[in-house]
Amino acid sequence: MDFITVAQASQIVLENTQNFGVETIPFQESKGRILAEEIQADRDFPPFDRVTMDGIAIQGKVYESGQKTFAVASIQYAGEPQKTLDNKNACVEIMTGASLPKNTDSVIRYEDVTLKDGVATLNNGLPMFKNVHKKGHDRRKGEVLLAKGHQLKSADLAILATTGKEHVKVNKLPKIAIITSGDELVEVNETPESHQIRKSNIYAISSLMESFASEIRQFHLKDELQESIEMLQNIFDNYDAIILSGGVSAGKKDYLPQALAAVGAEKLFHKIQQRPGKPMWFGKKGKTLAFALPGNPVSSFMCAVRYVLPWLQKSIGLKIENEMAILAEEISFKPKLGYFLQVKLKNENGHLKAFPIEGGGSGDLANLSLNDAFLELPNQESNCFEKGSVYPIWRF
Ligand SMILES: Nc1nc2c(c(=O)[nH]1)N[C@H]1C(S)=C(S)[C@@H](COP(=O)(O)OP(=O)(O)OC[C@H]3O[C@@H](n4cnc5c(N)ncnc54)[C@H](O)[C@@H]3O)O[C@H]1N2
Ligand code: MOO
Ligand SMILES: [Mg+2]
Repeated sequence: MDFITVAQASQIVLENTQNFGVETIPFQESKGRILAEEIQADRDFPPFDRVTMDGIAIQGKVYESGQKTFAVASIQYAGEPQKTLDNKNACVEIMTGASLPKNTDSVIRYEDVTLKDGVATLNNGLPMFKNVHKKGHDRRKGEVLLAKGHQLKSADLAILATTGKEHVKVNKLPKIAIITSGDELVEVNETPESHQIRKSNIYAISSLMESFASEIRQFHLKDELQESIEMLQNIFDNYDAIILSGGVSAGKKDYLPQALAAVGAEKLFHKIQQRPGKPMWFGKKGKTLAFALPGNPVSSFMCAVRYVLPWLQKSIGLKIENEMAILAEEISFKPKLGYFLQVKLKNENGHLKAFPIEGGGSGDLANLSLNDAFLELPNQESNCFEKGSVYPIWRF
């Protein structure tokens, strides 16, 4: 067989990752993005001795020396500048979130105190709790809170907010063109004739990519060579990546490899030892990568999951996690090809098990909804894959 393996195809794709540069965006829009700068603590965390209970603030050693009653000298609310306790035998009424008053070090909860006529009496047998979150306890000013290259999660937006990072530098996302091809295709809002079908591939593929792209624009090519060449020329000049679906196999109107060559795109591979998705074509023109995926809906989707998505994730600075699962039933597969087996995943007592639901092949797009990943079975001598063996999975 003269074409390459899944591992070789994947390697070639990942050797061609791009860097799309850096941009500054409002922090509220940064969830999921990759930080292109380090975020440091702009002050100590917490920035002052922060009271953690509502109650009274006293000098602990006065209580330890046996004093039980404390006259209330003042009240310190959150948001007020720090007050001072001038008489060490008195106390300050204090609220959670307030700055601990000068000359005090301990807070006794209201629940542990009886307050009457401006005097607080501590209940009997109280252990000494401080109830203070000390200045700089968590992080010191200048410490790195979020590293460059970190993918921002929901909780990180609080860190950006509290450090005053109204705008944040992140890796830029690419502009992607996604192109359908085929004279049998009609739009979603049209009623197909008996020999026609509605375009469906690009919607599934676009939604896989949408959080990793700045823009995804859809185009359609008729099964016409000259027209395809003209449109592709223009699209290559304006996008970072192009994803095509259909027109890459052996049909008389499968013009895409020819059209791609005509616009000067360099072929990096055409055809992979795999099912589904064997006829995939991959190449580039300048800095723009082109993934020409086979038209069958399951093939295009799986190639997008296995090749385009990791390329995109790595290009924007995301780490690609390799996950494995346990094959829950024996499977045999005759052709001398790698096999992407559709599976339903179930976690059984901490073991991730993959239950195959194979469906009707690469045209059976309805079967994808019964599954949530595919298992990557290698092209091996024996065509039997045993129950209990472990293989990489690709979730979708
Ligand atoms: N003689 C051979 N014929 C075929 C081979 C082969 O090796 N030798 N490979 C088969 C395999 S495997 C696949 S997969 C397909 C790939 O075909 P193309 O990439 O050329 O795609 P088309 O012919 O344009 O379409 C195939 C199929 O997919 C449907 N399609 C296309 N685009 C969409 C879309 N946007 N939404 C929904 N469905 C789409 C199209 O109507 C066809 O039914 O070739 C085999 N043939
Ligand atoms: O990609 Mo084709 O699906 O192998 O039928
Ligand atoms: Mg074809």
